[in-house]
Amino acid sequence: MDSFAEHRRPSNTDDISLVAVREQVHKLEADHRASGIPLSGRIIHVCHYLPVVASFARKSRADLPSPPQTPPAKSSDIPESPVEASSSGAGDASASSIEQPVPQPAKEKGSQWTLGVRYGHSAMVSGIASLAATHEQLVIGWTGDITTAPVSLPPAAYGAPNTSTASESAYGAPGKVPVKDIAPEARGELEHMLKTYRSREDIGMGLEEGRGTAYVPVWLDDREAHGHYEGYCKQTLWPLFHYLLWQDVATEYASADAHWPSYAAVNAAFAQRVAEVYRPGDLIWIHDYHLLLVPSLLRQALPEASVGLFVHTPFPSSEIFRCLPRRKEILDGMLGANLICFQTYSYSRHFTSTCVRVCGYEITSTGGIDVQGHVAAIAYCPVGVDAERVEKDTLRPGIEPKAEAIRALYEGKKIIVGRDKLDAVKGVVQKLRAFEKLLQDYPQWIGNVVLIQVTSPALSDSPKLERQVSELVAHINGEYGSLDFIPVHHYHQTIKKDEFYALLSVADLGVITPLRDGMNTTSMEFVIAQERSKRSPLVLSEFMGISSNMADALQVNPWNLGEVAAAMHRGLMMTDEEKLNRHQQLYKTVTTHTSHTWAAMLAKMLLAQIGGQNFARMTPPMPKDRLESQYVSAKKRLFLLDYDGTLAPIVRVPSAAVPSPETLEALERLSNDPQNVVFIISGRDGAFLEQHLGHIKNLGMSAEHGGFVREPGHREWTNFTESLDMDWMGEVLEIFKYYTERTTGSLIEVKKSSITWHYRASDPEWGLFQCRQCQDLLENNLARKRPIEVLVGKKNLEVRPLAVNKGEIVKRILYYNPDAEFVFCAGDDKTDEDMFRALLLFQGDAEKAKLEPPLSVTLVAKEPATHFEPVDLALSREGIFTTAVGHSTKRTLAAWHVTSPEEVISHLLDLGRISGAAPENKL
Ligand SMILES: O=P(O)(O)OC[C@H]1O[C@H](O[C@H]2O[C@H](CO)[C@@H](O)[C@H](O)[C@H]2O)[C@H](O)[C@@H](O)[C@@H]1O
Repeated sequence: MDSFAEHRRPSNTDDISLVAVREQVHKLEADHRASGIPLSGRIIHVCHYLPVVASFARKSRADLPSPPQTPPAKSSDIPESPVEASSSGAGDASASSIEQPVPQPAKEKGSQWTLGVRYGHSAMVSGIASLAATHEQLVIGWTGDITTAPVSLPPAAYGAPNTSTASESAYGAPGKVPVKDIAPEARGELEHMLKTYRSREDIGMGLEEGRGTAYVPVWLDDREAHGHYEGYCKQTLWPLFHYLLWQDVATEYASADAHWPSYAAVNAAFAQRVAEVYRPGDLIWIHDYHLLLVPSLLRQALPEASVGLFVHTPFPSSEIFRCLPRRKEILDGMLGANLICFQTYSYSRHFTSTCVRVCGYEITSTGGIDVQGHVAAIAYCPVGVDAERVEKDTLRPGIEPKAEAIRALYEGKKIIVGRDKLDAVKGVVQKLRAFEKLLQDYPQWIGNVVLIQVTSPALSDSPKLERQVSELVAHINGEYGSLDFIPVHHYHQTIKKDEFYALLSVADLGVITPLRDGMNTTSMEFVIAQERSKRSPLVLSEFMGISSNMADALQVNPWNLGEVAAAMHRGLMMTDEEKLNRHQQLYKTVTTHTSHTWAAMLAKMLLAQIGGQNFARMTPPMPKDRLESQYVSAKKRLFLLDYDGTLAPIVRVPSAAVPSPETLEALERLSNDPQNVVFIISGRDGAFLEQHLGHIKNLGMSAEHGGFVREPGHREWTNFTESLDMDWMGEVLEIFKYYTERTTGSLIEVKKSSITWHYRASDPEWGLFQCRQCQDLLENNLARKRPIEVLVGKKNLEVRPLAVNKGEIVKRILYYNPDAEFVFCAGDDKTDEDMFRALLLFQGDAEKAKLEPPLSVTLVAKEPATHFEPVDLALSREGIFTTAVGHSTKRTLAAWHVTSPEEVISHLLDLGRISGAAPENKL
């Protein structure tokens, strides 16, 4: 397999042709069905915009909205006929510069609605549509502004503001119909039409009527919709993801949060819409940076849903991302997905390191991100173009005469072609300066080369940038031009599709040098357009997603003007043989890795991910009613509760993890009920537990993972480690000190018979690295000679005596309370699994279990071990509530899960209130 599409690790044997990937999808689905994983055969895609434009004609003229308050910025914002965006997969939704023929709008007789094509995001749209060949499909997206004009639009073309604020009036569109004015019946009518709408892709694929992709609109409040898109998406996330943060720092960045409520509200509306149409077994793919909160919202609403998130934009380095005020909300939103996929490996690496460095999350052994036991896998798979369609487009009869005309116009001169949106990240200014440098450094080109630069208006188009570009063009032409020679020809306008391909095919050199670009599809179109032409080379910026797949292009740093000029010179001077070799490689890449293979890969990767997850192992949420009814009917109940991460949330400094008033209230209530025996079973030392919980009279405590116990109602501790060899503690302390000196922020917690090294406050990557080194040293040297166990905890490394663990204490408590009929046992950590394991022994089919005297009973007993008899337990399976704190997908032996310590406390408080309210239950 080459480097184009990968899921975590490259494999040399994978075949990524469309046929092969589809077969792999088919096989995975068959395997999943055979192993009981539910699959509906449907794929739901969630995109910001529907690729369908709906225009609405009111029944009477009097109903028509008044003329627009704010006219569009310039005529090119609203082309006479629809345009096709082609600059990138999906990230930038603004208008492109290629004009398209107007398709026939679809209208049902008597309907108020007319449907047409919304152009733009052609790579994503064609990829998604291609999956209709193998799957039932739904696309969920915003309707966009609804207008009375029955035209097809580039996304956001009408909404393109000439202002940086997101107030509603700024987005007034011609004949815009406010969503609130569209009655439920009219909405229902549109929803019905969208179910059966046949896109040009469906028609192109020859799918029968009734098959293909159905569309589901998300109805958004107008103000929120624009606050979301032109506000938070375009003013906060887009610049951040494209490393433009510093441009706004002094002025607007203070308001980076201004549109957050709209972003959150729109994401919630999308998640709700998905939940409404979801069927168990659907695969859900969420697309792009507009919808980054949807995965976690869906995870809450549909815990078992299979959710993928594809990010079409770049993902910046953690040092940039950490500036975002809502960084944690955005990361947590994304991490609700089962699989997060980026365009390139480097974006995925930035994301992973952001999760680790900014949020302190852990990376799993498979490279996923673990959040409270839910693992989001990370992958990358670049989007491609619909090569077949582009190929067909390059053969349109209108192209050749136009190409001929351009050739004639610039006869005897080399032609450099550039086509970009006029957006600061596209690097047009830098490109012009580099062209000037070419003429300076290689004066032989003066009079012999022209740059034809087409720029189309972008949503973030600024008059300042437009002026800067015009001035620069005038300067170069003034400096290097003459009466019969103009070096730069700049067209800031929409051009016709035929003109676009004519331009690409006559080029002697393509120069595409954005400062950042998620992918960039123009470069792929250039390669295809050159197949039947000169096979001219491409100069590409190394800061585009596509560059990692285009090794045969001349790659440059667009900020290094000398380097770009030299690459232009090299491209213009290249021999035909080298051009052909390079072109052939690029052409193979572009035509093998298409939008269709990309989409099939997404289906495959999500299926592979959920296959590895094993649905059968998902832990169900705690059944509150059952818990409470078992509690009420039991004559005696046990509570076996871990502390950190279970009764108190994990915090940066161990000493700050103090119990909340609610926790104390719950423990007091429960332990005051004589029917209850309540134990805290913690890794903490006795001193900490006594300090914070010692005043609760009837509370039992076990410290240091079962090394010590203080029975309810008693003050003295029993030490189970008394007779054990403890000489190793000094040696471990020395090793921990060594690592503490080398790991800023780390600290040692010395307990009576165990010792913990914490690195939560250290640099996350360095801390983890040091932890692994230290663990290695302890396990391979000390632990072989000494009776110790090394435990990897939550950002800590613990060493304790081998004989001690929390499971032993659980057995001991059961042994002395054999009449207990109810057990609530909760924990969040690996050490708590010992408790669950101990209780699992009693969940067999046997009606009542027998318990042999545990080690912790015999170890400290005055009497000989033979004195102790096995006991009969009153417990039955129904009365045991082992509870993992974390996500349902967390690997655990517990039978149930809750998501947070707050949820544990809430259950305990509710049970405590039952105790208080039902004194008749007391013994
Ligand atoms: O068995 P537990 O009650 O869950 O205790 C396990 C360890 O918890 C403590 O460390 C952890 O919690 C700290 C406070 O939230 C956090 O700062 C640290 O990073 C965690 O590892 C405690 O300090 C250890 O002694 C316990 O063994």
